[in-house]
Amino acid sequence: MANEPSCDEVLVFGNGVSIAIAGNSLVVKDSTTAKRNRTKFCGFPLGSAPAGFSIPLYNVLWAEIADNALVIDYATPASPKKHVRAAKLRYELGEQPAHAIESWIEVLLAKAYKTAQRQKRAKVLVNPHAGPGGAVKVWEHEVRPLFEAAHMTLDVVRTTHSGEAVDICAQLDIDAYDIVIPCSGDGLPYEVFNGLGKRPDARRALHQLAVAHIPCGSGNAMSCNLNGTHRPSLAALAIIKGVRTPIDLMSVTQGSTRTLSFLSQSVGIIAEADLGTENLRWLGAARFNVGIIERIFSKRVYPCDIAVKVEINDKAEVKAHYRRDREADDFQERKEGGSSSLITDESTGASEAETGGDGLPPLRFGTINDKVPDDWETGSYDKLGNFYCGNMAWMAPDANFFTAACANDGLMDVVVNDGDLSPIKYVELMTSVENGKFFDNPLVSYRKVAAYRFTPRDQQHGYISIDGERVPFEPFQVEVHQGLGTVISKTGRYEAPGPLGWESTS
Ligand SMILES: Nc1ncnc2c1ncn2[C@@H]1O[C@H](COP(=O)(O)OP(=O)(O)OP(=O)(O)O)[C@@H](O)[C@H]1O
Repeated sequence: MANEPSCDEVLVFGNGVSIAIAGNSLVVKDSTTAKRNRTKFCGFPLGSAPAGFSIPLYNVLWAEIADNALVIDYATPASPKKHVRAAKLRYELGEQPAHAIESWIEVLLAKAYKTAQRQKRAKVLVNPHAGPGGAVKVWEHEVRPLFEAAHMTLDVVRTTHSGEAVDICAQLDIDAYDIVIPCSGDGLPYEVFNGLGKRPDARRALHQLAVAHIPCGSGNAMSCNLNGTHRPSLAALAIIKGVRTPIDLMSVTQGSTRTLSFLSQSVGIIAEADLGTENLRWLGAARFNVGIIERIFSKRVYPCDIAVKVEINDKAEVKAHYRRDREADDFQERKEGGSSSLITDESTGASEAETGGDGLPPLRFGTINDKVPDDWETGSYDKLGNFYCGNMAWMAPDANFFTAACANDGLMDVVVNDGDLSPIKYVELMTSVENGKFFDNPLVSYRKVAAYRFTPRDQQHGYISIDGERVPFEPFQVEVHQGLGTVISKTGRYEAPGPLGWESTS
C-alpha cells in the first residue's frame, strides 16, 4: 500500500510493515524481520514473538532504491559491546512513488550522518604482521563488509615491509582520497603521518587527508582515543560516522633528523618495558607488565637533564584548562548542531600553514643542535624513573596516562616520576593508571608544555621510544604544532573521560 512520507517521516508498506524515523532511531514494524532478530538463548528465541525493532540512527550505514525496493544497510550487534556486523533490510516499493521515498532516504541519511562525510574515499593500509597477526582476517571479515555497506570507496594495500606506508603516503594523490586508514598497531599511523610530513606540500596533505585507525595491534592507542574502542568492527562504525578533527602533532629532532610524532615519547620504565622486552614476546601483552615489575624491584633510575618550555605547571590549572577546552568543544558542537570538528579546520592548522611555505611548519624553538632558549625551565634528574610525554590520553585500552590530553590545544602533556620509590608505592602508582587516579597521585608531576629537550646522562645504551618505535639513545628535542594533523574521530574530541572531577573545577 503506497503512502507519501509525511512530516512524521513514516513509510508504510504492504503486509503491515512500516518504518519510521523517530528521535535517534529507525523504528521498524515488521514481525518477520523482528522474529529473525529476536534474542536467542542456546539457539532458542526468548520471549513472545516481537512485532518490531529499532535501529539506532548511528548504526544506519546507507539507504537507497535498488530494483524497485528500498534497501537499508545497517550495523547490527553481533556480540554486545564487542562486535557489530553488516545487515540489510529490503522492502518492495510496489506502487509507491520513488521520488517520495528518495526524499525520505535523504532525511534518513542526513540524520544518520549529521556532519560526518558520507561515502568517504579511503586508502586502506593493512599490516599483515601487526600485533597478534590477524589484521588481514580482521580487515576482510569484520571491517570491509561495514565499509562496503556504507558505500565507501576503498583502495586497499597490504604492506610488505617496514617503511612502505611512509613511501605510499609521501606519493599519494591527496585529491583522490578523503582518508587513510591503517589496519595495524600504532606503528603504521606513525608511518602515515611521517609520509605525509615528508611531502613538499606537507601542510596541505596533513590538513586535507584525515588519518583513521582500525585497531589490529596490541596497544591500539590511536583507536582507543579517537574511536573509543579497541574492537575493530566498532572502530569501523566510528570511522564511518566519524568527523574530521584537527590534532596536534609534534616535531622530534635528534642528530640531524626531524620526524613527526602523533602519540608519545618516553624514556625510562615505560620505554624499557615496551622496547626492552622483545625476548618476552611469547608472553603477549603480559610482557609489558613483567617488564614494569622487573624494573620496579630493581629500582632502575635514568639520570638525565630535561629543559622544558612549560605552559601549565600545576595540576589544578591543568584540570581548569581541560574544562575550558571541553566547554569550548561543547559550545561549538551546539552551534554546529553536530560535531565540534568543524571548528578548527581554519582555526588551527591553517593558521600555521600561512607561514613559511607548504612544507612542515618552521621550528619555533630550533633543533636539538641549537642553544636551549633562555626562558625554558632546566633541571638535572639523578633518579628519574619515568619521563613520558603524550599527545593522546590512552596509551593502551587500560592505560589512561595523559588524562588531561586535548586533541588540539597546542600543548603536550608531560608526566615524570622518580625511580627510587618503594616497590609498594611504585606498584600502587602504576596500577592507578587503570583506575583513573594516576593524574592526582602526588608522586607524579603532570604539566602541559610547548616544547622540551631530553638529554640522557651517565648511560651509554638505553631505550627511547617515539610513538612506540625505538630511536637512538641520544639527546632529542620536541615541539608541538597546534592542529597540524587531521584525524577521524567519533565525536570531534578524544574519548577519554578527563581527569577526575574536572567538571567542578573553577
Ligand atoms: N609486511 C610487513 N612486514 C614487516 N613489518 C611491517 C610490515 N608492514 C608494516 N611493517 C612495520 O611494522 C611496524 C609495526 O607495525 P604495527 O604498529 O602495525 O604493529 P605492531 O607494532 O605489531 O603493533 P603493536 O605494537 O600494537 O603490537 C611498523 O613500523 C611497520 O613499519
